[in-house]
Amino acid sequence: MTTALPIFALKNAVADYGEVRVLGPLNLSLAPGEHLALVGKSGAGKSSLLAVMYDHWHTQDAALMPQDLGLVANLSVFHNVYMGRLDRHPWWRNLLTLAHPLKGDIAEIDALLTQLGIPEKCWTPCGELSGGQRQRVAAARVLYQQGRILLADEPVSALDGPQAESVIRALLATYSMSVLAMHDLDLALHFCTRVVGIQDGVIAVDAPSRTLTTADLMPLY
Ligand SMILES: Nc1ncnc2c1ncn2[C@@H]1O[C@H](COP(=O)(O)OP(=O)(O)OP(=O)(O)O)[C@@H](O)[C@H]1O
Repeated sequence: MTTALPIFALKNAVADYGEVRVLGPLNLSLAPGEHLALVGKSGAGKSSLLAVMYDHWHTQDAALMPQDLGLVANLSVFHNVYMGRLDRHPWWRNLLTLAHPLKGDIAEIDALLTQLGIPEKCWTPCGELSGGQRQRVAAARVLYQQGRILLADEPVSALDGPQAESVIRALLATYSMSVLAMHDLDLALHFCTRVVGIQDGVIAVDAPSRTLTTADLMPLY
């Protein structure tokens, strides 16, 4: 009898920039309900791994919150969040929304912005927001998107402690599976079910969070 591979699995995955290999080959799979923290020092390969995951899984409804956030500076917060569902609507509805947003969409997006503490910014162009506000807009966009798995690169790096916790809580309440690249080890251990430590492009640690302490992860840095 053969066992089917999990849907969200990488086998012998690599990332190369030109002739230089920065990641892998590595194998990794996620079980339903898993929230995986990717940790490791700057340059270890976390973003490269998330890019490989998105490359493999975007057709399976993976939602990406990239490190550079990918917001359009001269569009409003509303329209940036709306982009989370652009591909679910016909072109004419998206065009209409650019000039005349629909009441139902406004209500739904307003509720998300309220949850994230920036409801008053709904019609502000993203280029006029602070770094932490922009990060919350990118979080609102993936919350609105409601994909099957969340891939997020440093999703709370610009937020203070309580804000960071509330954004992570919102993300994990919406997504039943996630991979979050994180610099804050306490947050990673507290909120994620599993920690994968990347060192020089390969997996150096892979264990349930409840079995680890921050001291166990220090050798990665
Ligand atoms: N566009 C690129 N061209 C060439 N090399 C790159 C490129 N992007 C990343 N790299 C290299 O790939 C390696 C892994 O980078 P990556 O961004 O995946 O690390 P990271 O763990 O996400 O770092 P950070 O925590 O600083 O975001 C690094 O050595 C980096 O210099």
